[in-house]
Amino acid sequence: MDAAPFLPEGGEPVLSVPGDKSISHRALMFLAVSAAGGRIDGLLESADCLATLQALRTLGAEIRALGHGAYQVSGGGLRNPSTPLDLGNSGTGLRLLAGLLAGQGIAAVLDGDASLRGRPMGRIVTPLRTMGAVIEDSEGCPPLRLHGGGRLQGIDYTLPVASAQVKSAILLAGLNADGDTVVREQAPSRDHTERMLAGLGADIEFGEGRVRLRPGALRGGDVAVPGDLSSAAFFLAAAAASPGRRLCLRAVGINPSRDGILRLLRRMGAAIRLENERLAGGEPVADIHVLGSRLSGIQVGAEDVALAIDEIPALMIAATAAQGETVIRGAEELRVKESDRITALCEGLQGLGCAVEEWPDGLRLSGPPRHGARIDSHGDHRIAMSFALLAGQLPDGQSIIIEDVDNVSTSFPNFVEKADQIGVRIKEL
Ligand SMILES: O=C(O)C1=C[C@@H](OP(=O)(O)O)[C@@H](O)[C@H](O)C1
Ligand SMILES: C=C(OP(=O)(O)O)C(=O)O
Repeated sequence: MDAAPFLPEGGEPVLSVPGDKSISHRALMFLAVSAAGGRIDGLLESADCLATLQALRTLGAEIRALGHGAYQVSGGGLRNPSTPLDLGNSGTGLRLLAGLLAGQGIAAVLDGDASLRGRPMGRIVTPLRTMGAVIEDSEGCPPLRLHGGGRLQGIDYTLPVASAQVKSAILLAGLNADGDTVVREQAPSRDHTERMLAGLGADIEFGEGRVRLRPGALRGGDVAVPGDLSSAAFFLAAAAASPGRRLCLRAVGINPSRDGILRLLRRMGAAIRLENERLAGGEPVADIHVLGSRLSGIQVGAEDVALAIDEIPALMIAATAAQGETVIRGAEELRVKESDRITALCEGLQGLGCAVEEWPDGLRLSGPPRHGARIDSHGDHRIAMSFALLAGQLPDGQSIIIEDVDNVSTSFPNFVEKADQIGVRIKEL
């Protein structure tokens, strides 16, 4: 991928981004175990979500493609699969499905690619075992073998890390348990699971760091998936960092439990305006208008990171254009994503001639990229897309070559085409 982008001056280009990845995974899984199932519109047809869809079909779910991101999920429950389930690159797919299947008493092996096999699973295995699930792991990582069988017990659990995946795995296991399940959070994480479970008929209360779920069947219903703020973030950051340039991202999810990127860009001085705010399927959605301006570096702490956990790479697009330094702390969770994102960012930024210092829990960055470079994305979609748009700040005639970009398709299959729509030229080599 060779990226030499610019954002056109004048006018206001309008861009739509594909459906939200977190909500797409959840819609497929929750409808598959509901009584009546339902229709999904705007499903993200990326490798991660299609791996979840395929895993559910292997588990006996009937999921019919209706065209253009529309699917009918039949509901009615799951059965033991005859082959291992391959969740590809997706932590969300594997962790949520493990909780759901443990609660349904399903025996299954959950596995994934080399990156997923390196990601920590103790965080879900420990509480699921406390609920009574019998699970084998591979030194704390996938593959996970669920033995199935017995009914689980509800649990009252305080999350040791801010993680919507862990919270969701426990709640999904609790759907079919004996007794209530309570999950307490010390820092907020995205609440898509709570909102969707409520919308599909679960007996659930949530807010102020605590979720209580009473076991019971999900009724089912239809789900409209909003645009993914995590995908919009690359374009938002690039536009915010280009003084005088305008951009509108249409119909994007702005759930306050994960809108940290908007808050951080505003804190840097970005002019961001929300229009047409509405609720769609229980999720807040808006058109996001950005006007590029001169930005300033900021201090980002653990409480900010939790609300922008996937957007720190995209934030670097704005941070390299800003006056002064940007400091990220409390971001150690970034080391256990698809790659070690702190190291991947620091290596890439250093390669471009930026001043960078790496710490165990974050980094310090100042200065624009001084020259082009060859960047290793470490097979991580968000690293690849961030450096693609960071190329907009290179001196004239320079470009960035990004290696190992296949994983862009895990979350944003038409990224290159969408970038092209707003004048950002990315060549596939
Ligand atoms: O629940 C979800 O859909 C997600 C939660 C986050 O992970 P953690 O729960 O590990 O923080 C995030 O990084 C991931 O992309 C999606
Ligand atoms: C961390 C991510 O996803 P997952 O955990 O589902 O692999 C991501 O999309 O940035």
